Amino acid sequence: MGNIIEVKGLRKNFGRKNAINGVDFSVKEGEIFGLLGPSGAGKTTMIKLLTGELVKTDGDIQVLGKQPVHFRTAAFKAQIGILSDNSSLYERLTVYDNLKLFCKLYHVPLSRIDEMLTQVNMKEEKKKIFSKLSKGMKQRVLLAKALIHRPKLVFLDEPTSALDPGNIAHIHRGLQLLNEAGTTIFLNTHDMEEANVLCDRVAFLHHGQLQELDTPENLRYRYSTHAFHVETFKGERLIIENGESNADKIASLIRNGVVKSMHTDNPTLGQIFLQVTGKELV
Ligand SMILES: Nc1ncnc2c1ncn2[C@@H]1O[C@H](COP(=O)(O)OP(=O)(O)OP(=O)(O)O)[C@@H](O)[C@H]1O
Repeated sequence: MGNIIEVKGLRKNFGRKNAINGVDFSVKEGEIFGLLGPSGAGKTTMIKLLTGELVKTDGDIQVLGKQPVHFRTAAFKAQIGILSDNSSLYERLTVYDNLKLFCKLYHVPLSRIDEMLTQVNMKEEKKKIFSKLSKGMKQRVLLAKALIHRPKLVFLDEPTSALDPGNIAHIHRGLQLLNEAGTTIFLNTHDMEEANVLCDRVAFLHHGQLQELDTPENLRYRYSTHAFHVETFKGERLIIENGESNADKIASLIRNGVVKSMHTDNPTLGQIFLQVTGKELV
C-alpha cells in the first residue's frame, strides 16, 4: 500500500520557538501510526499542520496526495476526521441533534447516528444536552462526530485522555475495528500502553524532532539488553547477561530446579522513550 501522509523537512516556528524542527516521516495507508511524546513535544502542532489548521514554516507535506493548499476544501475534509482540543459541538443541542447536523453536512444517512453512538458507548445519552455531559462523555461524542462520515484517514489527538479504563478499552476496540475496516489512524498519545495496544508503528517526538520510528516490537527488540531475568524459589532475583559464557550458568540453574520464573529483558515503550530522550512520557 502507498503512503497516505508524507512529511519532509517540516518546520513550524511560533516566533522564536521551533515547535516542529525538521521532521521527516510517512504514514502508510491502512496503518495505525502513533506519535508519542510528552506534553509540549509538538504533537498537537503536527496534527494541526497535517489538517490545515496551521501553516508550515518550511518543508513539504502531502496528505491523501494533496498539498496543504487543498486542506480546506470540502472534498478533502470529507475524507478526513479530526478529534483535537479544538473539536466542539453545539452546547445547547442534544447529542442526537448535534450528530444530525453533521450527517446533513456530509450527506450521511441518519441511521449512522445510532451506529456511532453504540461504538462510543453513548447510545443511552443520545437525548441529553451536550453541555450537561461529563468531560469523558463529551470526548466520546466528539469521537463519534469525527468518525460519522466514514473518513479514510482519522487524526486523533489524545482520544482517551479524559476516559475511565472501561471506556478506554471500549474505544480501543472500536478503533481497532475501524482500522480493520480500512481506515488509517494517526494517533497522538503520551500513553505508552495505548500506543502498545493500538499502533502498528510509533514515532517518538521530542522537542519538535523525531528520535525513533519503528514498530513497538522492533523497538523493544532493539533496546533490549537480551539479559535473562531469573527469579528463584528462594525469592532471589538474578540478571544474567546474554552471552555464551552464561549459557552454562542458566542451564545449571534450571537443572538444579531453583528457577521459579525466567524471562528476557523486554523494555516498555515508556522505558525506551526515557532511554532515547532522557525524558518520561508524561
Ligand atoms: N499558537 C502557539 N503559539 C506559540 N507557541 C505555541 C503555540 N502552539 C504551540 N506552541 C508551543 O509549541 C510547543 C509544542 O506544543 P504542542 O501543543 O504541539 O505540544 P503537544 O506535544 O501537543 O503537548 P500537549 O500534549 O501538552 O498538548 C510547545 O512549546 C508550545 O508551547
